[in-house]
Amino acid sequence: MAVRAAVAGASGYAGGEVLRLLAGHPEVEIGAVTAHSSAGRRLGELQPHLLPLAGLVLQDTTAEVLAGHDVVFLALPHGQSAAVAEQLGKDVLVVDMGADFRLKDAADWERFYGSPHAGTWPYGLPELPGARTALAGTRRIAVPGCYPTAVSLALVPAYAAALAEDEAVVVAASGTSGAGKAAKPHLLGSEVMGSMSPYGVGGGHRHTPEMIQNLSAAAGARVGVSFTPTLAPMPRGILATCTARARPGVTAADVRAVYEKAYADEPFVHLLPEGQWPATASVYGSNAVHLQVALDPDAHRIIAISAIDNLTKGTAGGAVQSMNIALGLPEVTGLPTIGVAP
Ligand SMILES: NC(=O)C1=CN([C@@H]2O[C@H](COP(=O)(O)OP(=O)(O)OC[C@H]3O[C@@H](n4cnc5c(N)ncnc54)[C@H](OP(=O)(O)O)[C@@H]3O)[C@@H](O)[C@H]2O)C=CC1
Ligand SMILES: CC(=O)N[C@@H](CCC(=O)OP(=O)(O)O)C(=O)O
Repeated sequence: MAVRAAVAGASGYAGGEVLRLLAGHPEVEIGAVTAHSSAGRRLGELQPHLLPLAGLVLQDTTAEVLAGHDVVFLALPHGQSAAVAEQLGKDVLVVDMGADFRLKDAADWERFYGSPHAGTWPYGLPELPGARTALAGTRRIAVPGCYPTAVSLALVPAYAAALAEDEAVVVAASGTSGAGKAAKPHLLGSEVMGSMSPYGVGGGHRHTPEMIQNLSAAAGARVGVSFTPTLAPMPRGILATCTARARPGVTAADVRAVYEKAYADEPFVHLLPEGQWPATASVYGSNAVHLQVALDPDAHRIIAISAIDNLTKGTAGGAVQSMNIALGLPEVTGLPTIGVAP
């Protein structure tokens, strides 16, 4: 029998992307789609690329509308998910694409999000050590932020194998869809086209504690992260350039061997052949992660560069991958690894 799924926040970018993937998922039947200011409008007006779903009408985001589904995806602004989730039955699989349940440390949550901490759910990044065990059979999933997905997959093997020491330095470029669909002046075409700009500089970005959480768990000790995000003139994609000091004696061959082993059996994380570097265009619309590593002999730093589609592996693809695990379906079901290029 098909898994019946509802999507809250279906008029937004993350909601639209999860609907795109669910529409092609052989085990899923789409039920209610909900929104806020666009309730009452046809999905086809707002997400015209979702042609088979064009006739669905967006309803208000209420527990009554979302009830009666096996899976509910929440693609809502931060702080909105907890109130909805607590009204849904414990047997319903709730997949939160917002940040509400990602962080373990309540003080971190309050510092970066400025509201009381709602709790912590199993973390929807299956490639992290132990994550699949926590996701199997769960009825609550916290999907990671898009930057923490790119950065954690790039650096966790280096810290887990004790190749890297001290803090990580990350500079990452994101496409504008990362900021959502709501109109904001800094996202206007005339501001973004032909220009790149940093934001959230100096430890101010709310994804920093999530990266620290993941890298510290891998290292078994606190790992600091200096994170600088930048906005790039493209609709989708993240290119994360991550570096960490290599422990004395670590060689380029050691780094390569650790990453080859770490990702040998991963269906979505693809360590590129030596000498080939990731590009966002190669993962456009795909759940794949393209990754390359090197050792800079002068700085003796490990360099790991990853490319993801922020809306696919960075949000909706990670959500569907984690749903598959929770429901006991093959993990790759309904998830593309083929990009769209040029
Ligand atoms: N964009 C990305 O790359 C990523 C996004 N996410 C997360 O996914 C979630 C959605 O982000 P995104 O799709 O980008 O944002 P959008 O702004 O594109 O969409 C937001 C959605 O939430 C709805 N909404 C707004 N306010 C409320 C409210 N008060 N109650 C209920 N629904 C509301 C909107 O409805 P309406 O349009 O009808 O007002 C819309 O459907 C966020 O938590 C975000 O952090 C996570 C990782 C990456
Ligand atoms: C370009 C851009 O603005 N990107 C967003 C990333 C948002 C995201 O991935 O996720 P969550 O909001 O779910 O944490 C930002 O930096 O805030």
